Amino acid sequence: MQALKIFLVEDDPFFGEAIKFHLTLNPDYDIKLFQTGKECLEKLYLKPDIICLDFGLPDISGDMLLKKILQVNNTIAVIMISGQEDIEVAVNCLKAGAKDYLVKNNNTKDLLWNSIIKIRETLSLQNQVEELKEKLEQKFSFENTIIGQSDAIKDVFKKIEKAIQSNITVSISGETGTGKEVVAKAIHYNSERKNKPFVAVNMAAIPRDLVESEFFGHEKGAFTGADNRTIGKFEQAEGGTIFLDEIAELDLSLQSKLLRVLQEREVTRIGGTTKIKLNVRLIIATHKDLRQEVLKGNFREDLYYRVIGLPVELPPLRDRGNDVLLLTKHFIDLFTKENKMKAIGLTKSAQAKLLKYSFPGNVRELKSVIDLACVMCDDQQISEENLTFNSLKETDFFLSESKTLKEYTSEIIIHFLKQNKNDVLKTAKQLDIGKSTIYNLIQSVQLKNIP
Ligand SMILES: Nc1ncnc2c1ncn2[C@@H]1O[C@H](COP(=O)(O)OP(=O)(O)OP(=O)(O)O)[C@@H](O)[C@H]1O
Repeated sequence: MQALKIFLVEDDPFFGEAIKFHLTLNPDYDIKLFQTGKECLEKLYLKPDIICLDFGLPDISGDMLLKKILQVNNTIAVIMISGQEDIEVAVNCLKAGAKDYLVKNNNTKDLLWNSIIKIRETLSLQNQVEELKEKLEQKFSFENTIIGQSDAIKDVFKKIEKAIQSNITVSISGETGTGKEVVAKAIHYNSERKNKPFVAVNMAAIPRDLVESEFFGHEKGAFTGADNRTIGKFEQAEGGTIFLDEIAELDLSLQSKLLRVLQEREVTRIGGTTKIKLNVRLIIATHKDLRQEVLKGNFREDLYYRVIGLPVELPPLRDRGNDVLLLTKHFIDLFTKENKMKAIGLTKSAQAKLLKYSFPGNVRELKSVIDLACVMCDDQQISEENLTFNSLKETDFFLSESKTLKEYTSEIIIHFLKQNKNDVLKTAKQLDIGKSTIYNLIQSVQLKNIP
């Protein structure tokens, strides 16, 4: 941990030395003592974290020095120490930006000790928040999130670039697991709103009766069980972005309420009367074709035009060609880094297997396949055998290989033959084929295998 830089500005040498001696008991404090305001101002380039300032200095008044310090650097925490017990002076100093106001007496050194500890905790929390914000921005920077070079994904990049430059509503469509939420976050964290909240609401995950209150909040007593006032997601997202995922799942009565909020840009909490102005960017997502939903009468046409904004269609992974391998490398790097493992490679046959598979669960499925492969592989190499596809649509994978119908038929027969421990009669009955078909197949396979 870096030493905390503290300036003590105190014209009474005896009092100044006593305080300095007391604070030096903490070896983490780097303390400099000055007797005038001028010396303190001249040394501000040393960037102190905290300045403990005597109010009654000979060359400049405490409140003026406080003002000058904060003009130079308003992140410095200033603690005023004064002989005056005048409340008005104290209040004015705190209003002007001092972090604390202590009266000089026998307890001053202990009060100062505690005040510095509190300020240090706050500074450390502020640093952590800044670091986390930076990490979040890096996490959702383009290079780190939307990985790919295929034409299909390049088109998405172009649209995201446009979305970032304005506040336009964005509607993201794509199959499950294609990264709709990842794209929504990338837009938010690269836009001017990045320091404000990103609030995601998944329509499919909220019970129908609760959606309205989730969206708009409620006042205490608005309905049975509303024991406290609750702020809705729209208010939570003030200044930032609200991401409405699976918007097609919203029922028609709520669609009209949502439309009103979007048109008027204000919400009223359930049970309340005050209209609350909103400054929130809207991003929506759906895996359904919203136009079709309008035609079927499941989605209001007027809401459709309100939310469609800039449409971004995310391609399924199977249409992204070699992006599968780029994403694989990215997920391997991520997994090995997170688990402090050595670098892991990918054999040629494993690459071929990945390129052949259709990934019905898209990027989400690829990530889970690769995470497992990183755990299962030997000798820092992921081989074909380490790639397990657990997709519910296994036929997709089976059919993605280019084989003749005869070859597919043979594979199916051999599969069931093995399952039935080579019992030809049982297999013939199960597949509803003649036993001679199976014998012919066995013979041809045996002939093929004779060198
Ligand atoms: N471009 C990407 N880079 C890294 N990870 C990604 C990317 N796209 C998707 N993922 C991974 O896939 C998972 C699913 O992504 P996301 O939740 O954004 O998909 P979705 O399209 O919103 O899915 P659903 O429709 O099921 O909500 C994420 O948790 C993330 O691990």
